[in-house]
Amino acid sequence: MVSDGDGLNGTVIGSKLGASDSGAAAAERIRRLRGTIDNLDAAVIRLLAERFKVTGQVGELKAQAGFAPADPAREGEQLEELRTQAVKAGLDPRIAELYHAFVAGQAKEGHARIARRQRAEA
Ligand SMILES: C=C(O[C@@H]1C=C(C(=O)O)C=C[C@H]1O)C(=O)O
Repeated sequence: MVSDGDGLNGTVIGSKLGASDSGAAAAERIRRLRGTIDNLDAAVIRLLAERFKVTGQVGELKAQAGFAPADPAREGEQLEELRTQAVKAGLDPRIAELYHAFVAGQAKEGHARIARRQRAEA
């Protein structure tokens, strides 16, 4: 049996515990895999923070120079490269497309905010 403090009670997995040895073994493997998922998510968040710091620097420079936030040619090149990388890594390229749409979209919103701030401070 699993104690109240294991975080699994009340979950689909928790409801299976004690039903059989194989259920308990599966629950333990899932608990470990979830630890790995949490570590990977933490790494992704740290990488995203780094990426948005760099795109913020690009945004400052674009605003100072009067360049538009969006660069569709660059985005096209990135998308092609990310799709290729995804396929090589065994990832559905649609995930790469969704990822790019999210990060580039957020970066461009950030650029527009930076440009407004720079104009207001001028
Ligand atoms: C960061 C830039 O600005 C925008 C955001 C991009 C991104 O998040 O990678 C790519 C192209 C631009 O539309 C850039 O031009 O490099």
